[in-house]
Amino acid sequence: MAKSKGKSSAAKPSKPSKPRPSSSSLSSSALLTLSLAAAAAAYAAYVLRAPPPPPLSPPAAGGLSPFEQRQQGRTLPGADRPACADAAGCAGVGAAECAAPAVASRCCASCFRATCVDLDAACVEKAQRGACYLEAEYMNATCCHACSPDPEDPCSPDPRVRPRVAEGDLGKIFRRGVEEYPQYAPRVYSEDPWVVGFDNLLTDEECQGVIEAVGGKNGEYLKPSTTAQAVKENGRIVLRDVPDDIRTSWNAWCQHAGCYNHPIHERVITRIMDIVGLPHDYAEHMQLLKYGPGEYYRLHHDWIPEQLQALCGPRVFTFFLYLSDVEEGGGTRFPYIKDKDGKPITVMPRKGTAVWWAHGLESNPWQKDDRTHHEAMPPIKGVKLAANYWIHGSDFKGSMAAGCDGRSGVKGRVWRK
Ligand SMILES: O=C(O)CCC(=O)C(=O)O
Ligand SMILES: [Fe+2]
Repeated sequence: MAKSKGKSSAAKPSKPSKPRPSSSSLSSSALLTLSLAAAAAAYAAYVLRAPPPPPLSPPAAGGLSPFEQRQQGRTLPGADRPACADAAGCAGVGAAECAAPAVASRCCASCFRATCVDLDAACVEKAQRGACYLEAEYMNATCCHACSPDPEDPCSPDPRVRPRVAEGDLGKIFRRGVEEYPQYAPRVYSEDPWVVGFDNLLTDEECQGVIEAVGGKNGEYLKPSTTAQAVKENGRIVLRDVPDDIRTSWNAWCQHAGCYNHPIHERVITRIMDIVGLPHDYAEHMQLLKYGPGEYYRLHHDWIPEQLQALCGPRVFTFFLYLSDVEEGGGTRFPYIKDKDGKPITVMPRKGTAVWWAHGLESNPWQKDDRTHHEAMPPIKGVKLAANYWIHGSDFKGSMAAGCDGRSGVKGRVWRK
C-alpha cells in the first residue's frame, strides 16, 4: 500500500477490555458487543502484525537511486500493509475463538472474516460512496468489513482514507491553479466541466527538451499508439495495450532512464504538479504523441473504468501539452462542451501551451463525466507533437510499482461508485 495512505488517518478500533464468556449464553446485544470487540481484536492483530512484504523483485545490483527504482516500478514503495493469511488449522474458527489474540494472529484471514462484519445491509453501497471517511464514526461502528481493505488483497484500497482528490475538490483545485499561476497565462474555457488552458506554459527549449527526453533524440522510442483494453485472463480482468483503429498516432512513454533523469522533463513535471497541487507520484509517466498529416485519435474518454477497483483509483485529470506549432488542423475538440457562442470547444495546438481538464464529476470524481469526451483532429498540414500527463487522486506510481494500477488484474470488489 502506498505510503501516503498511512494508517494514521484511519480510525483505530478500541481494544476489548476483558475476556469474553462463551457465546452460547449471551443475549443478542451482548453478542453484538462481542462481535465488535472480537472484530477489533482481529483487526488490531491484522494491522499490527508482520513486517511489510518484500520488494516485487530485488533492486538492480549496482544501484539505481530510489527515485529511479520507483520510476521503473521495481519496488513496493511505502508498502505498509502487513500480509494477512491463515496458518494451518484455521478452517472454521469463529468470532469467539478469535477473541484470543494468539488465534486472531495465527488465523488472520479467517478471523477477519468471522469478526469484521457489516451490521447494516447498506454498508457496501455506503462505503462505495465514500462514507467510510465522510461518516467515519457511524461507519467504523457499523461497517467494519465494507470499510476495511481486503486483508488478502494488497491492491485493495483502504476505504477509510480520503483520497487527495475527492468529493467537492475539483473546483478548488482548478481555481487555485488558475489564480496562483498567472505567469502561465491561464484561460478558463469552461467551468462546468472544468477545462483550463495555459497559453504560456513552456519555452521552446522546454518543448524540445520534453520531446527528446520522452521520445529520444531521434524519436527512437515512438511506437504506433495503442489503447488500454480490459481482457479476461485466468479469471481476472487485466488491461492490455492493443492496436485500435480509433487512434493512428505515435507515442512514447517516459519509462526509460534517459527520460526520467532528464532535467527538463523534471522541470516540466514539477511545474505541472505545482499547478495541480498534487505529489509527483500521483501522475502516470508522461506520454509523448506525434501525429503526421491525417493521423488522429477519434472521440474517446481518458477514463479507464477498471481503475475504479485499483489502488490508484481512476485518472482524475489530463494535463495536455502542445509541443509544436501545426500549420493547419490538429486541434483537441470537446464536442459536448460549448463556448459562449454555443460552439464546441476546440483547443488549437500552439507550441508551449497546454490544456487541463477533469474526468470525473465534481460531486463524485469516481463517476465519469461524459462531457469531457474529446477527439484529436488530424493535422491537415504539419506535424503535431504533444504530450499527455494523466493524474490520479491517489499515488499512481506507488500503485504501479506494487502491481496495483489495474493493469495486472483487479479482484471482483467494486470499491467506488
Ligand atoms: O492529441 C490530442 O489533441 C488529444 C489526444 C488525446 O486525447 C489522448 O491521447 O488521449
Ligand atoms: Fe484523450
